[in-house]
Amino acid sequence: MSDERRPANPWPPVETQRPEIHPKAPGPGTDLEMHYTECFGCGDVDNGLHIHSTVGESGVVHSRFPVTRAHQGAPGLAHGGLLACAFDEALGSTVGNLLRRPAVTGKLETDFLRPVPVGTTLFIAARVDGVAGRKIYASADGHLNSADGPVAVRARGLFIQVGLEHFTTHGDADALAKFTQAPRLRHDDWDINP
Ligand SMILES: CCCCCCCCCCCCCCCC(=O)SCCNC(=O)CCNC(=O)[C@H](O)C(C)(C)COP(=O)(O)OP(=O)(O)OC[C@H]1O[C@@H](n2cnc3c(N)ncnc32)[C@H](O)[C@@H]1OP(=O)(O)O
Repeated sequence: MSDERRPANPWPPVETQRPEIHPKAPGPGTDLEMHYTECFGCGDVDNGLHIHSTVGESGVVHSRFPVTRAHQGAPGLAHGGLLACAFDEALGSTVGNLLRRPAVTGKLETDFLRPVPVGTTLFIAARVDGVAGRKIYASADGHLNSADGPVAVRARGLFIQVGLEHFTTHGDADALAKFTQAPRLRHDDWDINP
């Protein structure tokens, strides 16, 4: 079904405030480091997604997902679940880096508009659309092979701001240290008051 024929639900679904870019957010042109080396989305993981992201203008973060044979569902085509994963990463990175608030995905929805063949690169442009207390709404378009290529996948996500104890309580005991391996992710620069 073409994008135009899909029912459009209001987005964000609740009244929101405009997102405020954190004063210490990386500026336009900054290549974002992997937030965690073992992250399936951006980390140095065998057969991971190896997504690289760059901050763009006007609150947009550009991510690139090179689709390989390791990411197939149907022969020669990207697996939809891994495409959703790529958007989770791109949206989460946009929220985390621009707002510098620790947040986790509460809800993620995807529209698959065109097949994504192995060998293509998905160019994902993501932005934060609005904030309502701890709820952060973000969306993204994924273009085939170039930033202005045809849109193959669209996604919308609700991210919920959490305290840092979310990661230490539910994750690895050394979670915080692992998160902050990259100097740019010093946690004393985050907005950690949900
Ligand atoms: C930091 C700076 C670093 C800088 C740079 C870092 C870069 C960083 C890059 C990261 C890139 C990785 C990107 C991958 C990101 C994951 O993959 S995160 C992993 C997947 N997600 C999870 O594991 C989350 C699991 N769920 C939970 O832990 C809990 O359900 C949650 C989400 C924390 C919420 O629980 P809670 O804190 O008790 O909050 P709760 O009251 O239930 O909900 C809060 C509000 O959200 C609403 N809500 C919650 N869930 C939903 C839902 N599904 N639908 C609708 N509304 C919902 C509630 O209705 C409530 O609304 P209000 O009543 O306030 O109006």
